[in-house]
Amino acid sequence: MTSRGRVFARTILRSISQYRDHNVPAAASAANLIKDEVNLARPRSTGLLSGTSERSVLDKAQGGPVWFYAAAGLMAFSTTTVGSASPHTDAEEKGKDFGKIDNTSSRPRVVFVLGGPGSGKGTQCAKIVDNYGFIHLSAGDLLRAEIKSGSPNGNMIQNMIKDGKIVPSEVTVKLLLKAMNEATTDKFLIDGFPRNEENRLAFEKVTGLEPEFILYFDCPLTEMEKRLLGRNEGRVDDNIDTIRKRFKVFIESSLPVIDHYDKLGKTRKVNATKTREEVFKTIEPLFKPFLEKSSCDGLNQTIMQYSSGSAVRD
Ligand SMILES: Nc1ncnc2c1ncn2[C@@H]1O[C@H](COP(=O)(O)OP(=O)(O)O)[C@@H](O)[C@H]1O
Ligand SMILES: Nc1ccn([C@H]2C[C@H](O)[C@@H](COP(=O)(O)OP(=O)(O)O)O2)c(=O)n1
Repeated sequence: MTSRGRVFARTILRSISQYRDHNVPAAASAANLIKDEVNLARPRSTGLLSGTSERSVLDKAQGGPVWFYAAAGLMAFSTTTVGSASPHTDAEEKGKDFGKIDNTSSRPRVVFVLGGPGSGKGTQCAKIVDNYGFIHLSAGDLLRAEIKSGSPNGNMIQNMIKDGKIVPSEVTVKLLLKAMNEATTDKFLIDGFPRNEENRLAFEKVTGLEPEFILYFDCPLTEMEKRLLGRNEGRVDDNIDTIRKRFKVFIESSLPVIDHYDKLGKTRKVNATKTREEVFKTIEPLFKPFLEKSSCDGLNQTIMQYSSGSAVRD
């Protein structure tokens, strides 16, 4: 680690301890992760900042010293006060550039797929993958796989899912980064994430990546409830008690994220009550431009069409 790195790390730790004193749990766990990294200052086999797979997606996205960016990102989990230490332009500023997508770069391109539980996210993601060469990363699937793998976090994740709660970002972001680095394409559909502001900030700050757009499946609660009760995949959370809790969490924590991206002009809202085929036909034009590897024009034209409301019904 360079001396500039050490100085910055000390600043981070100081800031985080101040927040920890104010009892902010995310800052405390971020502090632990960063402390490990700074104290040991050598490669380790576990931890958010340590594996080579985590490093490579960060390197691609940022081209800079990984620990520096990642530490700045984790620090920003709970505060905007210390955010000024981050070398990144913030999301609001970057949002102004939306529409000038560089379709030729090897930088990972990300679409977030959001919507209430049972709105049809997974169903449509499978169709997009089949037709448009995206990799589908479902945050829920990754968490369920983590439980099955016998991970030490397994019990905590299982209990949170059963209770309809959102798992802490450091767990989910780490799983997403690992999956992104193992992928053979740079086009990612990230489904069910970010589910709250903490998820959003963690991903944004740790990867430096901004989504191309947000696909939002708009569906009434009654329809989602009916679909979840009929899903029949043996999930511990598809029972009426947990469903109601998930709806509450969706309204309180996920809708503000959708609203955030809406303000940046990035939310593409889709009427999810139609048939599976109709929904797919509606969203397809958003993905066709990704097939045109070197043409930004197609993508930008479609995005503008959606922004003006001519392609998606409100
Ligand atoms: N447009 C649709 N109309 C009716 N049922 C649907 C539709 N899309 C998905 N489903 C069904 O609803 C359930 C929930 O869909 P899923 O894709 O798993 O939702 P999510 O990933 O948003 O939780 C599944 O059983 C799926 O087959
Ligand atoms: N970003 C995420 C995504 C899912 N989870 C947890 C909490 C969610 O209720 C469950 C299930 O999520 P999943 O996206 O698979 O399913 P639904 O959209 O709720 O049908 O996983 C999480 O904690 N954080």
